[in-house]
Amino acid sequence: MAHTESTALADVSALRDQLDLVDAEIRALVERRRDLSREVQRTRMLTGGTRTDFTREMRVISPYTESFGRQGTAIAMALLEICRGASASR
Ligand SMILES: C=C(O[C@@H]1C=C(C(=O)O)C=C[C@H]1O)C(=O)O
Repeated sequence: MAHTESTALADVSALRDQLDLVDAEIRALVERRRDLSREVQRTRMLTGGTRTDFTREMRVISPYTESFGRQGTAIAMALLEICRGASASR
């Protein structure tokens, strides 16, 4: 059955509501990831290590690249940057 224009607009609105919920979930997950990541970084630095571990970062990036290609790499790199502590110079 063909959608009327108003039904189609209502569908778009309902789908956008779901997208907004998914985006809120993603932001909450990013915050959770950042908290966990900073805990690892803090613990490593307390024991004399560096904040960053590039071997581990490559392992984090790889599945994003496999799932989403070049944009996946960009997502993973943005996540890593968000999750780094404020003074991430080492
Ligand atoms: C959280 C860690 O520390 C840093 C942050 C990472 C991350 O956010 O995934 C990965 C590697 C490290 O640069 C870790 O080593 O696991």
